Amino acid sequence: MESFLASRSVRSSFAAAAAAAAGTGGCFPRPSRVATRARARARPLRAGPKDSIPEVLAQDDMLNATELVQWENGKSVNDIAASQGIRIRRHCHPTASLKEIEEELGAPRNILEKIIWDKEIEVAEGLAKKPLKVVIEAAAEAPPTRDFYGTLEAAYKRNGVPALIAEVKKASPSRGVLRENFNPVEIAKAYEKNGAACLSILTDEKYFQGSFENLVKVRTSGVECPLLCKEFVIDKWQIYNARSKGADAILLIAAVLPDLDIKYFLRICKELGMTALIEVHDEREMERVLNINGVKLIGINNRSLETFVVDTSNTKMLLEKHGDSIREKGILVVGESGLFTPYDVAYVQNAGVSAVLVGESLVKQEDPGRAIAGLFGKELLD
Ligand SMILES: O=P(O)(O)OC[C@@H](O)[C@@H](O)c1c[nH]c2ccccc12
Repeated sequence: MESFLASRSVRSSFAAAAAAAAGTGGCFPRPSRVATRARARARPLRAGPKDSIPEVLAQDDMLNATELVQWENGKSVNDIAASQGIRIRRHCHPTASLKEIEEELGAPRNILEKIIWDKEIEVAEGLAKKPLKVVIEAAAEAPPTRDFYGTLEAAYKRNGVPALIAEVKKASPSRGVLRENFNPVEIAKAYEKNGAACLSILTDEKYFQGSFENLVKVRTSGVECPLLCKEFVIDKWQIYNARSKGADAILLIAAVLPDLDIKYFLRICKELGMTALIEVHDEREMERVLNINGVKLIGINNRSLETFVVDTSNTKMLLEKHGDSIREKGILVVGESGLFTPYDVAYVQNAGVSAVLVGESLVKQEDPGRAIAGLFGKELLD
């Protein structure tokens, strides 16, 4: 089989890169795009009304920032990621079968890597159906964003307990189906009525039984809370697509994305008026993210996406170490996953979080709206 993989040895010449790209459409940029990329760097990105769509973005349908660096310095995407401590590898070959991919890379090392390998194929299919230009136009035509970050900040100040991001979550790979009788709009309305500041809508279908249809349904149901699109983002196409469906915020996972992609995606979010929630799980990821300018919202996930182990003391440990620099930078922290009781909420609040992201413990209860008062030990509304 043609050796297409990102972990393969350095290709030093343009011709080699071009040959690789021609065969794969994958990790090495297509040569015709190179000149366009140079212009991309010289010009600021703008995503405004239709007629101001940057030419470069509209044409350039496969590249993210890290891929460009890969081309420029001959290092593969996976080399760049590994040098930052990222353990998740990309296969960079969306048209290959899983069998072919596994022949080259072996089986996925963990569930997160498996999800990302599937996501690479899914995004390529999405791009083929709806080119980047089309989603950029659709995003420009979407109703304005609601202020996700500002809403969290205001709710925290108002209530004195962490602001709630309540998650509309049907299932997860670690817990299976959480709620059989799942009506996303009913759940979203119950959350809003009982004091959730913002909502998180899972859109991954294969592993979480979520959908973009759910995101659109909630957005058009009269619910006013700002919405987080809970996705595994690996490509800018997904950000424009999420905005076009009404998302106000998007998750970026540091365990998956090299620094340069986080920076690039943050910039796209800013231009679209979206909030980026940057998720970290360990010391190294926290340090990387704190070195990136423009980060305003960090989520500390108590659950490892690689092993599923949940440990709320993770939030405490990371904030003991980095709390000062987080406060200095005015960053707001979200405590994510595994929160079930008022004790859990108080514990992460004492550790320094201003918001919590909660799915399972609400969605599993008969009445997910009423469950909010149970989680906080008090009603969130006056
Ligand atoms: O259901 P829980 O344990 O309350 O967790 C919610 C949320 O934190 C979790 O769904 C989550 C956090 N980060 C993620 C990234 C991808 C998918 C899911 C997640």
